[in-house]
Amino acid sequence: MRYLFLINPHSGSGKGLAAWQKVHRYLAGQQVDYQTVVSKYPGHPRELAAACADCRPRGDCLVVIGGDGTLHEALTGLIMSGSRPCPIAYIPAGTGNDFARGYRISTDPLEALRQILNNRRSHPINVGRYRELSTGQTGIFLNNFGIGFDAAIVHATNHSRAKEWLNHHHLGTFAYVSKALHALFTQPAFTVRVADGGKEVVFPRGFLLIASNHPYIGGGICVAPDQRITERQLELVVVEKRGWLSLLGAMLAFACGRITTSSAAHVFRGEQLRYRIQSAQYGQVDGEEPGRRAFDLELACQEYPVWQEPLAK
Ligand SMILES: Nc1ncnc2c1ncn2[C@@H]1O[C@H](COP(=O)(O)OP(=O)(O)OP(=O)(O)O)[C@@H](O)[C@H]1O
Repeated sequence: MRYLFLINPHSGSGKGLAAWQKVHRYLAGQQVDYQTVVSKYPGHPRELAAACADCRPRGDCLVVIGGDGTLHEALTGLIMSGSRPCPIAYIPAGTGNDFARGYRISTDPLEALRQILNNRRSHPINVGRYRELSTGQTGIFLNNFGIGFDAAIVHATNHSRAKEWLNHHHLGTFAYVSKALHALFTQPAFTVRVADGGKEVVFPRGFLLIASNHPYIGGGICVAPDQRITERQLELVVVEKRGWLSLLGAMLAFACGRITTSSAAHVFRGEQLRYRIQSAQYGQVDGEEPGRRAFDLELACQEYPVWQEPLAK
């Protein structure tokens, strides 16, 4: 197997570079056939991965070093290129690292590397695919597609001038919690329409919508406890804002990883999901932002090969 390392040195406020330096030192003493490409600007991981998909010889594996956003972009490049699937592997170096939790990859770069080098077979995972029916735009998600409250937090955190500084001083959680409190009071309720069998279920006071491919969001919050990344299905949770007391209870349950037990939450599961929000809302796809707008979404599943042995449970 020949490995192509795709490195985002800026992910996790410099964790990407530190992880690569450790991996590079380790590889120097090993008989491993590898090459490297370095991401130089936002959007570059997608271009590099697409180029790799188009020209790779048989047996190559793309190893992404970065956060969930870098992995999302790289896999988008591989899948959207339409080439024969190139196995992917991952060394987590972001702040949230939710995919690593969902697939069970160590956050220690050398341990994650050993999970790759010791691997002997390809492991199929599920990838969420979305199609925006009003625009025809398509894309993928490995972790989740959120609309409303959580996407408003992602938006505020991504655009916070203090993000780099807080991450650097290990205060990223503080930034997240302060943005969450702000979004709790500013995010309005909105109408959500979910197709359920032959009928449409309407939630006039939707507040938070998360379609998940595995259990975790926001750096380890368990939002879909029954969801498995190896199973060909997705889970959608719709949380309503019925009143302040009910909402505070639901948000507390969300923070504790028990949102699916809240009476304000409604869960839909399936290989395909379809839902609409006609008013403009924030959205987030694996932490990346599609912009504030209305959504008319159709979600489906796709299998993709991972070249990395998951850690034992
Ligand atoms: N050289 C670069 N300089 C700045 N941004 C880059 C560079 N290369 C890639 N990016 C962009 O960085 C963005 C975020 O990366 P990523 O999500 O991996 O890290 P993070 O935001 O620090 O981690 P997390 O998502 O866990 O918070 C992606 O949109 C990616 O395109």
